[in-house]
Amino acid sequence: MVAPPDNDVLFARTLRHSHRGSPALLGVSVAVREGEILGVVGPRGSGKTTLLRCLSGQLVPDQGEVWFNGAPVNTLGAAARDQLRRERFGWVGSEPHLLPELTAWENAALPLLMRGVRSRAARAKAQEWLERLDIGAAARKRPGALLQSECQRVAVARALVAVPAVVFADDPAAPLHHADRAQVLRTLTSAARSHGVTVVLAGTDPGTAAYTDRTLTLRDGRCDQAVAPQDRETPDPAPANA
Ligand SMILES: Nc1ncnc2c1ncn2[C@@H]1O[C@H](COP(=O)(O)OP(=O)(O)OP(=O)(O)O)[C@@H](O)[C@H]1O
Repeated sequence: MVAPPDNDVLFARTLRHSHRGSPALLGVSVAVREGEILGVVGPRGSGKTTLLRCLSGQLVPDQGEVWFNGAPVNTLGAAARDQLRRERFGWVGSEPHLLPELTAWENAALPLLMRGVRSRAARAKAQEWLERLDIGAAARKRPGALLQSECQRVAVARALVAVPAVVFADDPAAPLHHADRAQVLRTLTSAARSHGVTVVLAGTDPGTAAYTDRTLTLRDGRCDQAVAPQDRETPDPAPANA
């Protein structure tokens, strides 16, 4: 394995993956710089979720390499990948997956509580993030008493509360109305920018590109790039807003 360039926080080389024989990624390469917001856009079924799951260590690709901060991820065992995800990555998907018995602040504070941060400090941090995302007033409500867009913002707060190195956002605005969608994407990306958090933001809506620095377009498990990534030793970063 050849190590990636030093200035890439995430780097993947010729990823291939099939789900029970059904191909999802067919040789995707990508480089993400520190603090960058990279969009991954493409139609449904184009492989966006599979790519984010491979990059975040949730899934080991059938072939190819994933590197984080110059260290290989795909060769780590399951426990080390879990630890990496817990300690360095945040995740927000199209469903908020909040715990119904916990309040908004407790849900948002979970990554800190799981790291052993004391409740009072974790609560203060969670409250800060909920306010930044304009839902500070809902901190003591349970998910059942919140609107869908509010739940999604709690999930965004949970992804950012520990200021991870990278947030993977898998179509986080998908179930929302247009106005709520814009607000969730805007608050996620501006909060990440102000804290230097790298974001990989997947979306079916081409409008996703408006919130990102660059966009990688996937189609049927391949990058829409002039040169097939599998032909490159070291891939160029994805073209800007391709
Ligand atoms: N767990 C799975 N089992 C079987 N096939 C799967 C599984 N996950 C994904 N696939 C298939 O792999 C391909 C890529 O799916 P993936 O979810 O990565 O695409 P996507 O671009 O994120 O789609 P969407 O926008 O609908 O979430 C699709 O053909 C999908 O049906």
